[in-house]
Amino acid sequence: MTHPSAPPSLADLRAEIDRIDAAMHHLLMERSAIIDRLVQVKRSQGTEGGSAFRPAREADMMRRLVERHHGLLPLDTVESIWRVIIATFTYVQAPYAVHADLAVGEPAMRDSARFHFGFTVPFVPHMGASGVIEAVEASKGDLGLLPATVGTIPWWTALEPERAPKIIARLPFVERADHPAALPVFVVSHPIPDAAVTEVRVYSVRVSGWSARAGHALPAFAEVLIAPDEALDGAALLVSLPPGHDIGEVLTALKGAGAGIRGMCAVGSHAAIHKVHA
Ligand SMILES: O=C(O)C(=O)C[C@]1(C(=O)O)C=C[C@@H](O)C=C1
Repeated sequence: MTHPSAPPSLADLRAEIDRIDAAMHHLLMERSAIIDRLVQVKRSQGTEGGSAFRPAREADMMRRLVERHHGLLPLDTVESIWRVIIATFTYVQAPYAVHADLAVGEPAMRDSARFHFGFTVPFVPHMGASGVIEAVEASKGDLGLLPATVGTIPWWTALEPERAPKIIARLPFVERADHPAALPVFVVSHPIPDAAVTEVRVYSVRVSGWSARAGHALPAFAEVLIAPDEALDGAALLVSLPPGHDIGEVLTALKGAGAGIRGMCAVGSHAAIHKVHA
């Protein structure tokens, strides 16, 4: 007979693990059934079609996941599991592919795509942003991943035409030191008006008379990617504005520093970046 306070046997603990694994699996199957019903509701409301990716909802889910997590299991693992769950349930609602610009460096971009969208969603590599943007534009509901890092090609000017894809999200949803898929990436797709998050608004701004002075005049609240424009002294800017700020503030600062504004166009928006401090 086992003593009541005797430590549990390995077999007992493994039986507990089997019980939990089966419960988690059943919960995932239950989630599938809910997704089935969600698709029917979306269909009846006429809100399905194109991409099933809902960036506002996903940003909110990822933030809450990170906030409630504690314990031994690394946050990286929990986040990656949920990314695969959500991205795959997006895929089963409406198949899509993820097109990625590998020019920024293949390993980092591939890691980002796989971390955020898993392995069921097809991954389509491109060498350069224009191929990504064209593929997304030609698709019904594909997503494109473009680097939110400084480069020499102002890919965002291709998002200016009204019918061109727009920025709908920025990854990772939750930033922290040593994130396993840390490359900052913009997600582009056909605009999804019913589900867009407008916390951070993103603008393409073309400037003439670009100078170091103009660069220094950029307000600190704006996050700006700068690339040379075709014109000799020109620059193409991708300006991300946090809530509570207006693009007019940036244009005024640039003009005050002697730069000319040749064009300005909204090219999308995304959820505010949620930062976690370890
Ligand atoms: O909430 C929705 O609209 C869903 O489609 C469900 C779901 C999910 O699996 O939780 C999937 C895709 C969306 O991007 C957001 C969330």
